[in-house]
Amino acid sequence: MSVLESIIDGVREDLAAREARLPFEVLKEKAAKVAPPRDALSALRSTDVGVIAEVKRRSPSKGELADISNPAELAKDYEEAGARVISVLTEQRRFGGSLADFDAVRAAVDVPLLRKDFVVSPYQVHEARLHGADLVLLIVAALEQNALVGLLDRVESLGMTALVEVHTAEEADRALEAGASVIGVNARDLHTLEVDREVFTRIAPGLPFDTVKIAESGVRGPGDLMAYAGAGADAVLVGEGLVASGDPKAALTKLVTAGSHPACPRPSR
Ligand SMILES: O=C(O)c1ccccc1NCC(=O)[C@H](O)[C@H](O)COP(=O)(O)O
Repeated sequence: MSVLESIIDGVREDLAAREARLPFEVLKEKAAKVAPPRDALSALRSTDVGVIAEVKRRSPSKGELADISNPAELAKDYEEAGARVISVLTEQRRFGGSLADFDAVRAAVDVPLLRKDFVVSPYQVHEARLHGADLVLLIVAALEQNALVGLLDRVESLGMTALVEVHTAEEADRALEAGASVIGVNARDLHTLEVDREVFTRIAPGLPFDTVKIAESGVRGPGDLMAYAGAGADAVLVGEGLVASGDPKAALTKLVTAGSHPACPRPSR
């Protein structure tokens, strides 16, 4: 069983427990009363190369990354440093995240928030909305095509933006067929956990010019952001490089400064 498959097994078990506590129909009614989502697409489509800053406590590949005692404070630092979007991992077993982390961050900042989880069910989409998410991650490798199409439609029907994650050219084709307008190319292979930043360089040129292209994983400093920008990234998604830096605000400031520097290649559209 691959790492991704074992993560999803755990996600399904935890999901069943939440569904037993709060039935889907009740959840949907509650979520419908939440203030509408922010315009994440506009936030990501900018002349500068933006940064999606992640609240990430630990990971299957690296174990414990940072002791984040106050996710709201971290998120405020991210917002002040110029994060375009903040990503909050809500998967508990392998990443130490939670919806409580998401709620704390939502209460603290006004930038669009991405629910970063392993979404396999419509329940999780409405749940994301209930907690104030503006974007939801959909991982192509985790979903059959019918499920991908259904979840993407559902995310958009609730006014949110789907960040559709791919790692291969075939997955990129599936994302486009499903109607994705924001595609994240993850340098990390979720089956082997190997990180190869060249994956973005190979896949991004094949994406339509008006697709918002996000380079995910493996950004450790401004040099990596510039390299991804040169390969066509509109934004980069960064977790470890911020939370494990010792000074996430300063590390993010350096990335944001690089993304708006005149020498930084700009998204072409
Ligand atoms: O980070 C992992 O080890 C991981 C393992 C299995 C599935 C997903 C995983 N990470 C999720 C992500 O995609 C990253 O959190 C995100 O792209 C940021 O990556 P990084 O900047 O390298 O922390």
